Amino acid sequence: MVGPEAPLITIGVPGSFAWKVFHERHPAMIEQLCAAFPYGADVRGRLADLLRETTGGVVEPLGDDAPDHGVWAAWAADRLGGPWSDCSFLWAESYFFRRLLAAVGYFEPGPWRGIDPFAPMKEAELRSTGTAEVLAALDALPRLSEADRDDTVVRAAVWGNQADLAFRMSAGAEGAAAGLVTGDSQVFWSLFGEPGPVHLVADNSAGELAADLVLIDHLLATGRADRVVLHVKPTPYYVSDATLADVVGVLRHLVGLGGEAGAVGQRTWDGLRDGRIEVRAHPFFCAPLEYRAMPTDLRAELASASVTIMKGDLNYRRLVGDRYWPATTPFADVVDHFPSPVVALRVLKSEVVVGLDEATAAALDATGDSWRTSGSHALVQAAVPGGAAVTR
Ligand SMILES: O=P(O)(O)OC[C@@]1(O)O[C@H](CO)[C@@H](O)[C@@H]1O
Repeated sequence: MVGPEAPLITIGVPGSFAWKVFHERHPAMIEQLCAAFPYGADVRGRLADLLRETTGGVVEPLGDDAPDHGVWAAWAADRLGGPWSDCSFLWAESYFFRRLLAAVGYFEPGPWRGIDPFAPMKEAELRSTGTAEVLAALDALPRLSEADRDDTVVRAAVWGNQADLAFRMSAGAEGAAAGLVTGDSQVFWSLFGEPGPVHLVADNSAGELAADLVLIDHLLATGRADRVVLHVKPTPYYVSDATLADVVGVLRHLVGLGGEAGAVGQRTWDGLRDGRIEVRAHPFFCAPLEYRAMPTDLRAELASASVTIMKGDLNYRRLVGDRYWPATTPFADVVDHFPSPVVALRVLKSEVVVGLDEATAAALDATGDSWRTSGSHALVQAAVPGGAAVTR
């Protein structure tokens, strides 16, 4: 267990990364939404109000008729009526996305009910030339040695996390891949022993989800997993996060491509039909809370995993705590609450990071680059809670 908790990251510090997400990224995102859909003046007005509220106002409640009014009333109890600028980054961003769904009528009876506001962006990403090239390159996979295949599928799943559409809305955010700040595919595979149920907590749709499905296919094909549970978001979230509708869309796309991508798509489709792969969408995956606070039913489910794979930046923030940890804080210490062996595959896109050695952290800081937030660096970190971190 770590000593005194590090301070929470909040959105109220002008010029900070979290502040810029609210003051620069969100306005760009809303402009993009209003260009992607012919929303009427009512929806456009509600989106503009949301921007005003979240950048300079106080936290307003969800409407009384919202289906999740009760759960959010509890999650927001301490914050309603208080300034947004006092809120933690994790809480504020999650509530922002929930309120955005309210603004576009996602839950209301009416024409926009159930329409994913981010679907056009996810669709464009899935059909982009970048994704097409990555999927075509899969044809080389069956010809690789077993060791190279092990390495390739993990690297693809890590770097697939660069394909995050919310992230691309920050000017100049997309960094070139520089390298792993800690861990590698051996760290990943060190957690796997006898075949067991593996849980993968997904992040973004499109290219990242395709890479995750390749990893799942490989876990089943090599006997590292006898069953896989894929956790997705119950509703649209953080622009490109995968929902069940996205899983089906990506599978149809893969199958239509043929080649190795098509074969992976078909095997995954069959795995879903025969129960070797299951998809779940627990409401907690859209909660504004750290995994430390997960409800009993989800905790029990993840406790049954032989390994849980946590994808992406937001899952990392929720796993380790979205705090200004010293970068050398041991990973195993901050994930001691987690109910199963856990491995994080993440491109760094926010300020939080743990588990680095002193020399690496110092060398990265000395570059003067925004290595924590630019998306140019990634990590693989594994731990068996209650035991020592698996490191090299
Ligand atoms: O979880 P993901 O898709 O890897 O990243 C989510 C993200 O885009 O959202 C946050 C800011 O909006 C950052 O933590 C991060 O850059």
